[in-house]
Amino acid sequence: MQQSIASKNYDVIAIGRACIDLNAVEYNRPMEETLTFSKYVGGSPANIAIGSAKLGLKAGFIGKIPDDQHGRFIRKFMGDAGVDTSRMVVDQEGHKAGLAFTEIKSPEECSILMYREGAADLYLRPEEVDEDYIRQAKALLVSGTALAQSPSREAVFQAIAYAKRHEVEIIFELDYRGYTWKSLQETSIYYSLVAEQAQVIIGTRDEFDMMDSCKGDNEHTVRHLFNHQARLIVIKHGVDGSYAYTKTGEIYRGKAYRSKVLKTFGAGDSYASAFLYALMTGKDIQTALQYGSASAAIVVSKHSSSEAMPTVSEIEALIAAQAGLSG
Ligand SMILES: Nc1ncnc2c1ncn2[C@@H]1O[C@H](COP(=O)(O)OP(=O)(O)O)[C@@H](O)[C@H]1O
Ligand SMILES: O=C(O)C[C@@H](O)[C@H](O)C(=O)COP(=O)(O)O
Repeated sequence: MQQSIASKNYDVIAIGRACIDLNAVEYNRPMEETLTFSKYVGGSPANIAIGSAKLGLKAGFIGKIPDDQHGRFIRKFMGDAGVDTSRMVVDQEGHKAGLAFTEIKSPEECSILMYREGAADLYLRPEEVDEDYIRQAKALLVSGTALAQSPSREAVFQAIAYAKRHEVEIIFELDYRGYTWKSLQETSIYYSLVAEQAQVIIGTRDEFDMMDSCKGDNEHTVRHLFNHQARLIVIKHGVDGSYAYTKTGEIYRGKAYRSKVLKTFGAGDSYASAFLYALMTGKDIQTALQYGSASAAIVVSKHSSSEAMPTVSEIEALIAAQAGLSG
């Protein structure tokens, strides 16, 4: 991000869920007809931490994992990917890993069936968030889903308070998943509370609509949020690309890259990690949009979200190969 503070041990620390994705092995059919699924680490903030680490950022994670085989699988995969897992708390109350079964009906028609009842990540408590850890980060990445229930909600607000105290930038990835929320009004209240404190906000147009009275209008959305702490807002429009808005009035457009699409999910998380990587390594916003879009184009062509996160050279090769198309 803008400040490059030598004393910081982490570029980004993400807070939220680290779960399990079960991706349909027989795809191009409804889930009713899918009998086998491949297991991957999942959960939007975990995916973003993994993607960032794979690109070379120093990434850490705050979350709660179950005390079972899935929890150990998650910790090992993330650690092997280069994410610091020292502040992943092991649940002692019998909570389980969140599961996301993915359905790939066609490259355009995908859905996710989530099992979030009693998910360990939602039981992270404020006192389990380490102030000294957050102090060591340049940025804290908050996932919107972690706001859906207490005590995870309070844990996130505690993390935000620490970030503000130590001048750690707050990046809010809206990451809306309807499964965990009670009502749209509840979502709107908590999304607005965090968006008003964040310096960088990333989400799809639909996700911004969750807290916006003037739905579908990017200019209206950013005008409102720039009255608060935001300095950079990214609004994604799927295959139609994305826009970045700065508080100082610049608008940038990132076009999607061509891809042999296998499934649509994974796009947002890969986009966020490469966009943040580019910003944190001093690239300009237009280039950061290209990195995010290219990273997403690579991941939508592969079977997983986390395991498929690209390297810098894969991203740069795609940008070079399609030069002139995106930007
Ligand atoms: N079918 C696709 N082909 C190539 N790139 C895509 C495709 N879908 C999405 N992307 C890229 O991923 C970015 C994020 O996708 P989007 O669907 O808006 O986010 P999310 O996955 O969070 O819903 C888009 O801005 C675009 O660059
Ligand atoms: O976020 C989840 O819990 C599910 C993800 O792990 C899954 O890979 C996915 O849906 C990612 O999609 P994205 O948010 O579009 O990147």
